Amino acid sequence: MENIELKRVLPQVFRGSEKEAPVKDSELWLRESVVFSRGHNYIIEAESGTGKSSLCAFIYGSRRDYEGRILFDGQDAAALSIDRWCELRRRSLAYLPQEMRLFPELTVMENVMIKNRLTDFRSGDEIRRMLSRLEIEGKAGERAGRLSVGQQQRAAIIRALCQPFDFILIDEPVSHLDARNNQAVASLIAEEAGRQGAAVIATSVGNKIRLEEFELMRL
Ligand SMILES: Nc1ncnc2c1ncn2[C@@H]1O[C@H](COP(=O)(O)OP(=O)(O)OP(=O)(O)O)[C@@H](O)[C@H]1O
Repeated sequence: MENIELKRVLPQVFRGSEKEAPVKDSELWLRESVVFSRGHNYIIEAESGTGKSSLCAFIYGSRRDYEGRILFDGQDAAALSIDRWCELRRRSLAYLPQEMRLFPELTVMENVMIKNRLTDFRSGDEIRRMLSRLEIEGKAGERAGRLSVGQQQRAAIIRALCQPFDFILIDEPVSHLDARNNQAVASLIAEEAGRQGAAVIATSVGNKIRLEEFELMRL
């Protein structure tokens, strides 16, 4: 997939408040055309409650409560078959939801391997190297529910990277990370996206992922 276009998209919850914040000043909501293209990085910055997680869920297809249209290479996402959605999520769209959705009773490695067994995308060595780069290799055998939130974010990022993608949606990926870990996460994601010629779409409520080059958009 080369591009994702939003055409006059608005969460239904904001219907009727088009002339008020956050819709009035938004660079995304209700805009005629907003295009995200492969090979570029985007950071979508906004205050809490303005719809960052909703936007990610709309693009990922896990929520449909929006008006307007989302187009994948010109095709309306709302009209895609289940098979096409499965294919897109397997090969084109990676997603790190804000709440991470790790299985708390499973270890970090089990959480990562559940995904990787489905995609068969990473070798054991690659996974160990990613754990080590994000400094959680010592937590591989620990239950995810017993990790700090920042450690869980790093585990969930590694899991999200266990698939090929054209676009990776990462919803507030570094909200609990210090500057050094933010840098480590940013360079890992940028490297993987660069290798695949993919796009990064990251949201931020303040603590931005430290990508070197990005387009900043105000939601
Ligand atoms: N599953 C849902 N269905 C319908 N409305 C929702 C849903 N989740 C959130 N909303 C509403 O959408 C609006 C935006 O919420 P959202 O979680 O997208 O904001 P956010 O910018 O990600 O906030 P935060 O930075 O606090 O995580 C809120 O008014 C919220 O009540």
